[in-house]
Amino acid sequence: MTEATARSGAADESTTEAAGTTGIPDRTADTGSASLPVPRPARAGRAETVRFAATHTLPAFVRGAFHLRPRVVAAQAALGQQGWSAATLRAMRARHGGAPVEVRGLSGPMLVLLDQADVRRFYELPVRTLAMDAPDKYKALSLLEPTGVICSHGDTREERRRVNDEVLAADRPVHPSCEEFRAVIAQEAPALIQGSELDFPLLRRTVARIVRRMVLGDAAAGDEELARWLLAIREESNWMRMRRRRAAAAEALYRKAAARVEEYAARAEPHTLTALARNHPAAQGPDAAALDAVGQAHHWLLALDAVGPIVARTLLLLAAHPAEQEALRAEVDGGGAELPRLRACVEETLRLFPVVPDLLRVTRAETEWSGVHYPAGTAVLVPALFHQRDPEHVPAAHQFVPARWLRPGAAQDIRMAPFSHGGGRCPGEHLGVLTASLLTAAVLRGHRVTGGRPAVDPCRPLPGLLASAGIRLTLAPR
Ligand code: HEM
Repeated sequence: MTEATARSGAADESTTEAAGTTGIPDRTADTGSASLPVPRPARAGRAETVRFAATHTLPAFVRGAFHLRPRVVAAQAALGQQGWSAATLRAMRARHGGAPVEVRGLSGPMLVLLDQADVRRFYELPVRTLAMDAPDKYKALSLLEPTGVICSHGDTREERRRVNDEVLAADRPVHPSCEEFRAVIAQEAPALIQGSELDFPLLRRTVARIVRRMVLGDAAAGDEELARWLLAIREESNWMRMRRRRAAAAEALYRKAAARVEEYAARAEPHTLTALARNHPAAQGPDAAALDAVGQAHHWLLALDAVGPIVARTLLLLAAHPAEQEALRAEVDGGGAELPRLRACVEETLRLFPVVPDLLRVTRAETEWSGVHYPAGTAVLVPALFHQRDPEHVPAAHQFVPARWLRPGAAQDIRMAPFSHGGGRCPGEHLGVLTASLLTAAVLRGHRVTGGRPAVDPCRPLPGLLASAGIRLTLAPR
């Protein structure tokens, strides 16, 4: 029994996804039909397993899942690590005819989905069957947000997801607190455009202030101590509880940080995310303590911090594509919040350089993939970055083409999944894109981005990784 199934008791449930199936079929057994061969699982051989580990799993682990290690990212970017990973996945797809391939993951066997039909099914299966809290993910995330929706299952998960959906206004492109958030961005953004250069450390600090104000309120804007605590927890989460003593220390630090977040939430301005969570009806009910509506803020702080790298990469790509930058002019000067063209640029940046390059789940019931049945507790991986940069399915896969996001239905196109799809789709998608777009617009309103480092050649395929920590942009007044 895996850790995740042990926690949920899923392996004890006799539920199966396929009606009438009561157990795992013997794949070698005679089905009684000589003409119908029983599909066999595609298993990676020893050499393939080593190659997958060396080019995909280990580099991702060393990079850090929840707190990217800047030097490792820079080294992997220089070495072209994403190219190795893509080559491995392409070879696996060719060798196994597109079937899902069973490989050895960090915690045991894992099914890697390489065919679009299987990827579609991954998104279509309900989260109760294909759960978010896969063991490897849970080990890391449970340090950062033990009561977060992504770490939860069953009815508790559904309640927490409802709170997230409503507080983050998951179904609305413009968040109800947009006016207040815009005011925060307008107050903080001038720090970015003082000189003719904008480097990433300044952008990261500015975004951190904006995020604390949006989530916890103005009183938290300068709370560097809380920032240090959260950073230490994130760094430890990368070790996935392998260092037991340090994990215990991170748990203690989480309790301190959670108490600080509660203090801010109690006096936060009504438009902030923690005030909205605190005033949510579910936070007043009998199960309020177990639900921990305010505790969801730990994920919100983590996720919104990604706005810094997203803005840095978007501006760098716009510097390399001056015509795209120019085409944003009217929209940016107009001062509205919809910003459809700029949002498309942000989404395209996320397709090329996703914040979540791998989507990992665990099955809570028997499932069937390409005719083969797998037991509950199977880890399933969609290498999302590989798929959304796959030239076999995505035109101009390695080019910056924001217009693809303006086509009707683009947000539901499963070839591209920076926010995932289906029941596990990101509830903060609109808020994240809105925040990144508003901040990018604030930089572009009085300036042009004329260049930047690292150099990006618009005529060549874009690199697989773009280390944000080293990004430096050149600004010119207009
Ligand atoms: C802007 C960049 C963002 C990207 C690219 C992004 C991407 C994603 C992805 C791919 C997932 C699914 C993860 C998985 O299957 O393991 C996810 C989940 C989630 N995201 Fe985001 N996200 C972003 C911003 C945000 C923001 C701003 C918030 C909240 C303030 C947020 C809150 C969440 C939550 C709560 C989940 C868990 C959903 C669940 O368990 O059902 N995200 N995000």
